[in-house]
Amino acid sequence: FALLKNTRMLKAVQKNATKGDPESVISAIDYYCRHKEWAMNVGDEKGLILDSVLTEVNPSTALELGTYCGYSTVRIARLLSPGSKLITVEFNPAFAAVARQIIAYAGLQDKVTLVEGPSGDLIPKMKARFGIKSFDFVFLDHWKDRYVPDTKLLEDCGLVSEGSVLLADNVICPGAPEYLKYVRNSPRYESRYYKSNLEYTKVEDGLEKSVFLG
Ligand SMILES: CCc1ncnc2c1ncn2[C@@H]1O[C@H](/C=C/CNC(=O)c2cc(-c3ccc(F)cc3)cc(O)c2O)[C@@H](O)[C@H]1O
Ligand SMILES: [Mg+2]
Repeated sequence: FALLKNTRMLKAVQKNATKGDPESVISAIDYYCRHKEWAMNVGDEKGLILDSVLTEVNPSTALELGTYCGYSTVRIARLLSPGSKLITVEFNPAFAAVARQIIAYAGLQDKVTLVEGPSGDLIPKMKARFGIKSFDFVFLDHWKDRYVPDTKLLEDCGLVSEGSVLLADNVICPGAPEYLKYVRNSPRYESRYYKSNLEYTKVEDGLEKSVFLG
């Protein structure tokens, strides 16, 4: 049962990682998911691409859609410059509870705001509730059929501006074909596919990086 798996993952972090050390939290989760129980984290291979795009963008405000257990939340928050903020959205309270503990174990709770609820409801409230002008970086890793509606919502709410970078996980497996069509055919995005593998497997998957042109 998925929740129990996340609880076992949290236990593996508490047992094998060093409190306050994000790298050890990332390694502990990757080890657990590679050798014990597969889980849908972006993983170590695609994680290196996530790291490199983050380092290039160096966002002061970042958004993650689909926290799950907080693995990519930790990967993103550990690379943020002082004073930068990551808002992560998760609608399953049980997953959110585990993610909060993993983020805190990594010592990154001051950089991360985890908001519980469906992204479609929360995105329109971002400006008012968090004083966000626009997001420099958005990581899409929630239900794949929500990538297009939420991207359109971010545009309509003025939460992306010229130069904002969207990075979408799983554009090949499980796949987000409508999203690829949307960003690749739109004159408002400059898109590029980063070929990789599905987390902890040899199956092809990849990330799509799309720069909003305004
Ligand atoms: C309503 C909007 C909305 N608002 C807020 N939170 C939302 C939300 N929609 C979803 N969530 C939360 O996000 C997470 C879901 C993420 C969904 N991710 C995959 O399905 C996926 C699958 C594979 C794979 C599975 C099986 C295979 F065989 C191969 C590949 C690999 C991957 O990397 C994957 O990301 C959960 O925490 C949801 O509670
Ligand atoms: Mg994913």
